[in-house]
Amino acid sequence: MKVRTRFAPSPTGFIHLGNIRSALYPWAFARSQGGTFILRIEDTDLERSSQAAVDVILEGMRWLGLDPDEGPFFQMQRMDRYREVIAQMREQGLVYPCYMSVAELDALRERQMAAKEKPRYDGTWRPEPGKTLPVPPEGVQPVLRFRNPVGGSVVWEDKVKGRIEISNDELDDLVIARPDGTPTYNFCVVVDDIDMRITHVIRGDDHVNNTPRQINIFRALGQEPPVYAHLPTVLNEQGEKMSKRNGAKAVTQYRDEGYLADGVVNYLARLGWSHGDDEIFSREQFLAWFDLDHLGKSAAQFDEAKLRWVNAQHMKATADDALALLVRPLLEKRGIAPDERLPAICGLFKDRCDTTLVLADWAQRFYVDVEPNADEAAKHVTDGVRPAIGMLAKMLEGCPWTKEDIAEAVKETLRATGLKMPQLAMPVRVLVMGTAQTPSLDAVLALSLRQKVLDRLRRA
Ligand SMILES: Nc1ncnc2c1ncn2[C@@H]1O[C@H](COP(=O)(O)OP(=O)(O)OP(=O)(O)O)[C@@H](O)[C@H]1O
Repeated sequence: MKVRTRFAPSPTGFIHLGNIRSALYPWAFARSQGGTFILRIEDTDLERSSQAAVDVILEGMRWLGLDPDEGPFFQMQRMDRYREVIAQMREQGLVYPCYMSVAELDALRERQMAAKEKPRYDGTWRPEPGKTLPVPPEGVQPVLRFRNPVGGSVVWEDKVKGRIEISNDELDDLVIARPDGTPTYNFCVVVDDIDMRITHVIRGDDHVNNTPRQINIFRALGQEPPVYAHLPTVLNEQGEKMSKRNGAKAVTQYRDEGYLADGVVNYLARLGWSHGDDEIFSREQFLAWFDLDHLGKSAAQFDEAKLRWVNAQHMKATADDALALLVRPLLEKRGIAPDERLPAICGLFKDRCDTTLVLADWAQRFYVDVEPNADEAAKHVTDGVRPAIGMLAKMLEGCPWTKEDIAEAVKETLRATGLKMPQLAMPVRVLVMGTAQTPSLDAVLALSLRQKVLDRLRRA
């Protein structure tokens, strides 16, 4: 059986890391099994859904490289299909019209609560052999209810939560179509999962309560339900469920803050799944290792500091050219036109940067005149070292502009003045780069323009 998975977001705003992790796992499972990953937009909540929100979902998924093989399919475009299945279920007696008004339902609920019973529909309009139904009221459009099985229970082997058993007595006869004929959520999901031949439903555990209802509809339609994996909630840093409603950031904001797609994928992969003690892995390794047997069982808390650390490891592992491609537009946005030095600059500084924004800050120092940090200048650029700085400037005037030749000129200056390396290297870094906290002097100077270096040294 070929694996088919889906991500089924509702386009009601942006998507956050909790949502996108529910896309990452079905995507990874499909990829790792040579299967198919499907995107389905659940846009039946017309008041809250928007095209802008669909675009944001697509943009976030594209950035992280979670491309669907099929879709996006839109539920609003499948209404005819849902109506067709409803008609078929009516014919087969799997659903029945219910004329109970909202006021009657409310009164029923109050009576049940007063009697300390669990509020549920009482089956007034459910046809049974030998039962006389009430007379339908004039001019009232009924809802359609699903004939939930009576007695017994629904059982499934959840890939995360293990065996779950829910008694049918706990389940109401679910409304599957409203008075105007529009289908309801759980019903549409089942029709979609059947039509899209979904084999594994991997989604957040906020859906666990829907699952027994959906399984009963599957069976009524003569289909075996898929395998379910209900992922534990992603909590925010305050320990609440991450949600649009409590300040979660949009996925694309992490891109704008300089995170790498591979870093975010790695971080999210580990937030709810493990492969031994491996913390840092590539996308290829993740896909080779991913399975549903090592999903975490408890809620995972988002930790931005950890995300930064994971991202830093990916910065180190990313090729200089690839980093330069990401840093270039950041510099251009700041009015800087980077040249062919940029990949080497990225290579020299990537070890000390956890985001591309931080890397761009370093690269910027090679393209604009930076003021030396006042404290560092006062500490390192002393009268005692000025003659040596002058001598180095003189030597650098005619020296070939390579790291080796520059290193030789620095050594020569140290020999002639009797200074130690840091005594000369620190002030020169402060003067040229604005700070002493840089990689080795010869490497930094070789990537700086000679004229800029000479100007800065002479100014001292
Ligand atoms: N905090 C979370 N942790 C894990 N999964 C989540 C979280 N929030 C949403 N999901 C999952 O994201 C997927 C898409 O859901 P959907 O688009 O309906 O988002 P949502 O639940 O409306 O999000 P929000 O609560 O922020 O509005 C579903 O599989 C859902 O279970």
